Amino acid sequence: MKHAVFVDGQEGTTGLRIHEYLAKRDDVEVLRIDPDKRKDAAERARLLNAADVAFLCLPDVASREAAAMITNPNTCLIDASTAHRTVPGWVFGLPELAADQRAKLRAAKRIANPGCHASAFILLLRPLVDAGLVSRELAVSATSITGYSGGGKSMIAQYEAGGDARLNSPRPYALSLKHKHLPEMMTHTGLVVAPIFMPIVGNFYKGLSVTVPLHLSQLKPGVTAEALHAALTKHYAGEQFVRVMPLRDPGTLEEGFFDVQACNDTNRVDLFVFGHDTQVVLMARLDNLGKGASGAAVQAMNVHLGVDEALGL
Ligand SMILES: NC(=O)C1=CN([C@@H]2O[C@H](COP(=O)(O)OP(=O)(O)OC[C@H]3O[C@@H](n4cnc5c(N)ncnc54)[C@H](OP(=O)(O)O)[C@@H]3O)[C@@H](O)[C@H]2O)C=CC1
Ligand SMILES: CC(=O)N[C@@H](CCC(=O)OP(=O)(O)O)C(=O)O
Repeated sequence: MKHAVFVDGQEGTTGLRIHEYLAKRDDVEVLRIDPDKRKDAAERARLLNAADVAFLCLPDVASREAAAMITNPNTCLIDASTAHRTVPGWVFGLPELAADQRAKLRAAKRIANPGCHASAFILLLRPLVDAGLVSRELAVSATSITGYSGGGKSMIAQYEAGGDARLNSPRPYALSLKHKHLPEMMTHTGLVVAPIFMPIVGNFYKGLSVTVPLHLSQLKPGVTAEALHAALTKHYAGEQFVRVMPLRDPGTLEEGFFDVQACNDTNRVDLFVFGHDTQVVLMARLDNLGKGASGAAVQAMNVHLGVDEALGL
């Protein structure tokens, strides 16, 4: 029997991309809302409750409303928004997070998927915290470079309208140092000090990389770039969507520049450790619409349904 799947927010950036993934599959029946009724609460509630899996590709407020509409105990919600990522009762939609995460996702009816910056940050730091190489008390900093599709329809329209020369150059933002991903970055790495996090949006459609610089003197005595790299390699052994690149990746060093877009159109994350005997930078890159959003949501659905995790991806 086919799985009934509904995407609330089907006309948005994340929702459209999920539909592209679902279109490749014959094990799902996609429930579609009449375009005129996209924001009709009764019709959304009907379809949400008719679904085995419902993706929420909505602003936070609308995601919370959608979650409150569920009366069918069998409906599994997979929320792409920020609304539920640190809320008790919701399982974090990152299968690679820890050894028991897939079992939790299989059993869950409420799945909150990570933010795009947070995915990259957490995948870099969580194994290092779990291995005891990075202390939970460490005060870390991170920057992220992201394409403008991360800002959804309104930012895409702004960039694609043209005419504003300021958009030609990279734009740092979230300079209040209160980016909305900070709570999930802390909760799901175990870090107890809020990282200093500054993202930068650039004039390209998609692709994202997070950089975390570390002085080795801040880490436990004796921790080296080799040890950090080995811990990442060990944690992600066998993972099909996480690639730990060679230490001080020769390809990147030879090129001299880091390619932020090299995971575009994949559900992959590439992790890097650069540096020398006193300093390292950890880097993660992904497609913000792939593993950073829609690909990750479909992967979480696959894990939940117990089908091949790569189906449709
Ligand atoms: N873009 C990205 O890289 C990522 C996005 N996310 C998150 O996923 C969610 C969706 O983001 P994204 O697709 O980029 O956003 P978009 O702005 O592109 O799309 C959001 C969609 O939701 C619709 N919508 C708004 N309110 C309601 C409502 N009350 N009922 C039904 N539909 C509604 C909008 O309608 P209308 O078309 O009329 O505006 C729009 O189509 C957000 O929470 C975002 O933060 C998560 C990870 C990455
Ligand atoms: C370029 C841009 O604006 N990006 C968004 C993040 C996109 C994302 O991951 O969104 P959610 O956390 O809402 O799911 C931002 O930094 O707020």
